[in-house]
Amino acid sequence: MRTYILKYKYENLVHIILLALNAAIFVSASVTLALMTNQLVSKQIQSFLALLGLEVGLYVIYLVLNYIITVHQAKLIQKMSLVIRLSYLSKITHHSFSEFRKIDIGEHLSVLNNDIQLIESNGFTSIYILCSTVFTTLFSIIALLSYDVRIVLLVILLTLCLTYLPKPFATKMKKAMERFSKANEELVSGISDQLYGYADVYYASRKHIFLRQVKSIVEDYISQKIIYTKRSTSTETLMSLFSVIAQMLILLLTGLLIIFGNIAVGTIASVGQISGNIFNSLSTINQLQVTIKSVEPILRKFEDYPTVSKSDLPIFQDINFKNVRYSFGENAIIKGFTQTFKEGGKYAITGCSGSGKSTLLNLLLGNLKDYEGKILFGKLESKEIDENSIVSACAYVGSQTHIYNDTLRNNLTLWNDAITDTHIKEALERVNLLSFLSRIDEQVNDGSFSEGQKQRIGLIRAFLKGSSVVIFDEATANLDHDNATRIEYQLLSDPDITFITVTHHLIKESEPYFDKIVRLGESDE
Ligand SMILES: Nc1ncnc2c1ncn2[C@@H]1O[C@H](COP(=O)(O)OP(=O)(O)OP(=O)(O)O)[C@@H](O)[C@H]1O
Repeated sequence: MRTYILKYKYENLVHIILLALNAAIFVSASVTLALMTNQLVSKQIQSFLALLGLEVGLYVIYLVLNYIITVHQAKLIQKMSLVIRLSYLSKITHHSFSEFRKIDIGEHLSVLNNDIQLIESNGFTSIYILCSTVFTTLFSIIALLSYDVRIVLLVILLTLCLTYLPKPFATKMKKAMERFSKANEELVSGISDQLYGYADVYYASRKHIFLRQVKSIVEDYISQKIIYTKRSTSTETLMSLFSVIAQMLILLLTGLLIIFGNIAVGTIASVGQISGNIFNSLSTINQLQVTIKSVEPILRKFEDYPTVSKSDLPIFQDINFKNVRYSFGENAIIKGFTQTFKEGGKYAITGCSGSGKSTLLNLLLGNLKDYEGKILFGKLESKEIDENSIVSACAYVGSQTHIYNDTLRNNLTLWNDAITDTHIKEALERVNLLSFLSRIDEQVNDGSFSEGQKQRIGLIRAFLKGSSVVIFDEATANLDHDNATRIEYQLLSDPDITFITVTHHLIKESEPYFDKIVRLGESDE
């Protein structure tokens, strides 16, 4: 939290000064009340009215300042939240793609939305409320000092009691907060899971399952939310009870001091309000400390961890798989695979479902590093190479293409302004989608295209990258035979292109053009 506050230190300093000013005005209004009561007791009507006017003025300034503080605070918190969101996103982009894929999209969404909201409310907002209450307490103690030192001594004694009372609740609150944050994640990832699968249950005529599953996910979340609310409210209630008892003790002492003639009778009104301020503040301060601490485990998700620096792939060279083995846990998928993928070579990888074709591509793209054997890019071992540099050298197309809610142009270029209309036209021609040229600045979304068109958009993205290494993972599976053959033929007939394609269905006409057809589940076992 400190890091983000210090990033905007000047804005935060101004904010804290505004909070101090507002607390001072609030306490001054309470002191004016005591003076007014004294004037009333001694029947000084003019002075009473003048003080009444002052009191109104103080409250007006207090309200205006309150408005300024609220707006300033909202702006400041949003700036800091943006920094936190960006640090999470840059953590994603700095680490490997396989790290990104370990976490469900719903969980990422929950971190970027729910966790940020918790940090905003329980973290930043609580810190500002904490500052405001500390100032209110400080000014209130100064005001009480002007009445009688004994009242202040009693306040300090009670303060110490109130400070140490809530410690045992802190750990419980922290745990409840951790569970609540987890429940938030499970809610978002569970609901997105069900929404993504809605089409499947719909066509299976099992729509009722969708409702049942979502209901059960929400119910789990509700039960955690209730536990969290119970725990935080019970802490608050207990602290308020201690605060009321402490306030009554102060009033008792003030009453006795008035009876024995040590202080003026009007003081009782002010002391009531000021000691109320102090104890409410104190119970708030303790509660806030607990709340702010409970944000720590959430903030840890945004901390980056050091990456081991790896070499960059200077140029794409022959790739040598030497006796490579890869297992997911106990499940051995690639069992002693040996193959050289030569620069400019054309390779097809086939095999039955689950035989490890995509796993092999992930090994080749550097997404999986915990293999046995050797994967050499020229003389460099894959484990030593930064996977980003492998990906930079290749154009990869998978079976799924995401369409952004944006223009068709941005969907093709992925916001690369250096790509000219001529490049786009050439790429469209390659995949037989020249008709898209007239729609280039149209707003599109996932529903705007057929599956085959989406896949061709994926291919265009790869072609626009202009890489000499093209890797397909079922990249033409949704295309008709003619279009698939035409696209493959362009790649197979270009001697400068290294082409590696994973497919279930080899196109008969293309087979003679491949240097090697690797059949997994046969050759590697
Ligand atoms: N992240 C993972 N964790 C555990 N097992 C995995 C993981 N990814 C893949 N597998 C397993 O590895 C095996 C090979 O998967 P892979 O996706 O490489 O097969 P494939 O040949 O591409 O299959 P398909 O043709 O169906 O796409 C499968 O049994 C799969 O269940």
